[in-house]
Amino acid sequence: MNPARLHPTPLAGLTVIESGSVSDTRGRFSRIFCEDELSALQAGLHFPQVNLSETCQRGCVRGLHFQYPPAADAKLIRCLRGRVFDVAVDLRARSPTFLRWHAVELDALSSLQVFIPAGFAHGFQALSDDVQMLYLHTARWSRAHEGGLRYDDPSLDIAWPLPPVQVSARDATAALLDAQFAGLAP
Ligand SMILES: Cc1cn([C@H]2C[C@H](O)[C@@H](COP(=O)(O)OP(=O)(O)O[C@H]3O[C@H](C)C(=O)[C@H](O)[C@H]3O)O2)c(=O)[nH]c1=O
Repeated sequence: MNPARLHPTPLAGLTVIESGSVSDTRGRFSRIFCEDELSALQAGLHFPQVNLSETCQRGCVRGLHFQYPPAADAKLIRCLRGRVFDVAVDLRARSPTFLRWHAVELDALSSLQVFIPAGFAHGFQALSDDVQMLYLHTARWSRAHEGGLRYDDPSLDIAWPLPPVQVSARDATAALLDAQFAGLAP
């Protein structure tokens, strides 16, 4: 099997992963996580929680979510069904790319994944109906440490490909960024 190939993005640490996969007449076999291959992303990568999210409608936006320290988590994300516009926003205090966002299109047919370090907010828009997303988290979910940004915050100006639909009440009412937002401590 071809080894994973790591592709840096303009936001330091945010990495697109071309994971190893083998196809034959039966179908396809691909890796999601190999410690030896992905330890370059973060030493001692460990995923105490794995989540699956299923989204019915094309255009639906989920996010932008993050967890505050000490529950801040990095995420390894793969689209298992359908196609998504996957967005990460740099919230790291004093980062040269603070509040900049970067998007990657992920789909079930490719072997692309994205690694989002702690200190980023994450969200995605379904570009097809019937989307499934797999998340490997480096920290457990903690409702007490959940944070969120507005997907339509003018300070971020995220260019969602489709008109956002089916945004949750939590996401639709997330606070807009203001000058006091200093970002997340590393
Ligand atoms: C993340 C999480 C959530 N929940 C509960 C909280 C809610 O009652 C319900 C759905 O959670 P939420 O509305 O936050 O789901 P999404 O809007 O898909 O959010 C997720 O998708 C965005 C794009 C992300 O980046 C996060 O991984 C995650 O927050 O599951 C749990 O019980 N455990 C968990 O680990």
